[in-house]
Amino acid sequence: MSEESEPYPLSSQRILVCNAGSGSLEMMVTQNATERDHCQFEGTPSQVKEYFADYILSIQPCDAVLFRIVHLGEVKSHPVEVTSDTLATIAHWAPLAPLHNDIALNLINITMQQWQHAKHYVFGDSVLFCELPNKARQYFLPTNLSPRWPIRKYGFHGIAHQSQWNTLRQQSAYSKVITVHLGGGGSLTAWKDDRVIDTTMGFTPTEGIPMTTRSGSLDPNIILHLLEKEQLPLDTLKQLVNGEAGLAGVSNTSGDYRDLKQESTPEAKLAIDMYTHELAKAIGAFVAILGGIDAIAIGGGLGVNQPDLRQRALGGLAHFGIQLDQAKNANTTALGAIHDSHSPCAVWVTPTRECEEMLRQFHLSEKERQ
Ligand SMILES: Nc1ncnc2c1ncn2[C@@H]1O[C@H](COP(=O)(O)OP(=O)(O)O)[C@@H](O)[C@H]1O
Ligand SMILES: CC(=O)OP(=O)(O)O
Ligand SMILES: [Mg+2]
Repeated sequence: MSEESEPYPLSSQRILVCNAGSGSLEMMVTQNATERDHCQFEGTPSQVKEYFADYILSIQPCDAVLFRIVHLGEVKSHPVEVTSDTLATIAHWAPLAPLHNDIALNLINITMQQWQHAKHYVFGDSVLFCELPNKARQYFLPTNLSPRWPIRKYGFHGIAHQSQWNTLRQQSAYSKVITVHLGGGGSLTAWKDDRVIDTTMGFTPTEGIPMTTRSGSLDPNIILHLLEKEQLPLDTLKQLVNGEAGLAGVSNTSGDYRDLKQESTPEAKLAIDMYTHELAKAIGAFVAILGGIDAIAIGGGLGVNQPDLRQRALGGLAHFGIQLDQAKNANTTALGAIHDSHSPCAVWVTPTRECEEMLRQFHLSEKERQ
């Protein structure tokens, strides 16, 4: 390939791409437009840190490191080169992404110390949503309540939703689309053509549908009540809504769908019932604002690997023109269409590729800079 036609001008750089999610750590190493390694690890924050530190000692040093950061506040474009200001921004927003920002900061510090020559860049999970229409991004609250952390819907999982949308778009040019990302965190995004018009996560990644350990949307007075009448301390409440609620809170055992399916307790069954109920409700709400639906793209560790969850959530939505093919759905755990051939709405499983999406955007930005 000649230099002019080379799509990734700096592809001779060795690049580490890193996505620290709440349930898993994903890493990819590339060089010369070739993937050299790709791995995923599930564990507690301290296990993740240890795994990461060992991992970077086990590979050749990289020239550039790309990190996904869940809360970067109002940052409107990426990649952002890491400077002391960038590190301060990540720390500033950390209280609003308690399962993410601090872990990412720890990992960045490790590579900055280990590979002092490497350039570091971050990608914001909210950048995709920075142009949400005002009617979707404001809360019904007076403005200016918290000037240093403006209260509005930031939206998260932007890199994941973009990657699923890109994959879907390679299949066909659908106009009214919902991307559904279900992993440790979960969210839905409504798209009209290539523009996002709403998303379920909000000021923090705890709003929206319930998740493995996050509550999703709650009546705000529940928290005030627990503070006032039950005198629960602030830290307990933070841990409750982020780490002990969702599937874990209802089942009383585990937030992991794989475990819940093995359990026969009424609580585990109820947790699954409630989860799929909320998922169906969120899809219905987005069909309403889109004025119909052409395609749904489902991704994330849970969305891709659990046909049974997809059947439960989408199986009752035929009146919206969403008709699954039960056999196709049951046999799909990779990219593939799972709708019935007569279904007005297409349904695709679109595995999320956050590392590839960051790399794609990084190369595009490098090309633009040249
Ligand atoms: N086979 C599976 N069945 C159900 N849930 C799964 C499966 N594989 C992964 N998950 C869920 O998805 C998470 C990992 O998926 P991912 O999309 O990488 O999520 P995250 O980035 O939120 O950690 C796991 O922590 C687990 O909660
Ligand atoms: C934003 C968010 O919840 O991310 P993850 O699902 O990777 O934890
Ligand atoms: Mg993730």
